[in-house]
Amino acid sequence: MPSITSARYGKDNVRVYKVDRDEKTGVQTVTEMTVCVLLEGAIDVSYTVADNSVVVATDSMKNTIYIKAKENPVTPPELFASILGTHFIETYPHITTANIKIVTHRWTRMTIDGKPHPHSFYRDGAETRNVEAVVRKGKGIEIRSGIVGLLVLKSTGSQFHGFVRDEYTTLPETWDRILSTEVDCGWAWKTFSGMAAVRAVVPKFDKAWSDARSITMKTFAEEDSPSVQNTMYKMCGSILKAAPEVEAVDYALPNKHYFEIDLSWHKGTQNTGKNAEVYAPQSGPNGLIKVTVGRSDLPAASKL
Ligand SMILES: O=c1[nH]c(=O)c2[nH]c(=O)[nH]c2[nH]1
Repeated sequence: MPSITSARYGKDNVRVYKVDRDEKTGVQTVTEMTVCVLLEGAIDVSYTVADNSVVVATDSMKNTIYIKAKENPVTPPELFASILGTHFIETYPHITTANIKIVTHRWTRMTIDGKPHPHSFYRDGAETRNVEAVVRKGKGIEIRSGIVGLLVLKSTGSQFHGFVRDEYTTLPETWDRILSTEVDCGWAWKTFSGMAAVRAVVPKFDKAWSDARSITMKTFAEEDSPSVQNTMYKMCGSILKAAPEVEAVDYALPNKHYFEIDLSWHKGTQNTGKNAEVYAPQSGPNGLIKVTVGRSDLPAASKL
């Protein structure tokens, strides 16, 4: 007999926009997000014997997202994800786990004639602020926050040498190269015992996001990078230092290569080494470097 080893279902790509209107000042603030809800629990019979009595319709999940967004703050996203997940496990006795993902898109306030505009915004990049919350009955709330899609480039201040050289190696060593990547960075919070514990640290969520973002950019810009590996490790250490409630930090960084072009075939044009000015950006293949860094001061059990 085939048996289910894991099952979850729900609604993905629920797009939600919420406006906050400050009646006194006339300043409006907007949030746009894409939400995914996936539920787990005693739902196997819906798959195995077509018993839909255990199925909360995914359409109802979508409606719930809208209603909860109306009734509660949607920022910080860590709070809203926890509220949403807690609702599902508390409302349906047979649902044991709610997996919530919120992708918040950028709407940056316009500056017009040097002043912040009260109700006009622009999309200043594809970067998103992502939150994944796993709310388990009796087991608290796990939250991982992150930054995805932040595209960065430095035109110097990056090296790569001393790597393995053998019969497969063609890459020359370099003491000065272009470095570009699309940042995917996450930080996992210590497990929260419940909603009260999440509410108690609310201001820390925005601070951690803003610290992680500035640490990523400052380290990237200022360090003379010996490798993607070493640079991302330094970023992780600085984020762990800035956010004591964070247990582990992870990065996944593609190495977006820019190749020198030898133009000597054209009238002896010098365009390599210190004369390189025109490069060919590569779309692939690309390096992909990943790491997760935890705290060495944690007791072994909490590292599992
Ligand atoms: O920073 C780098 N790390 C690598 O592992 C690697 N491999 C490579 O070809 N270029 C680079 N750059």
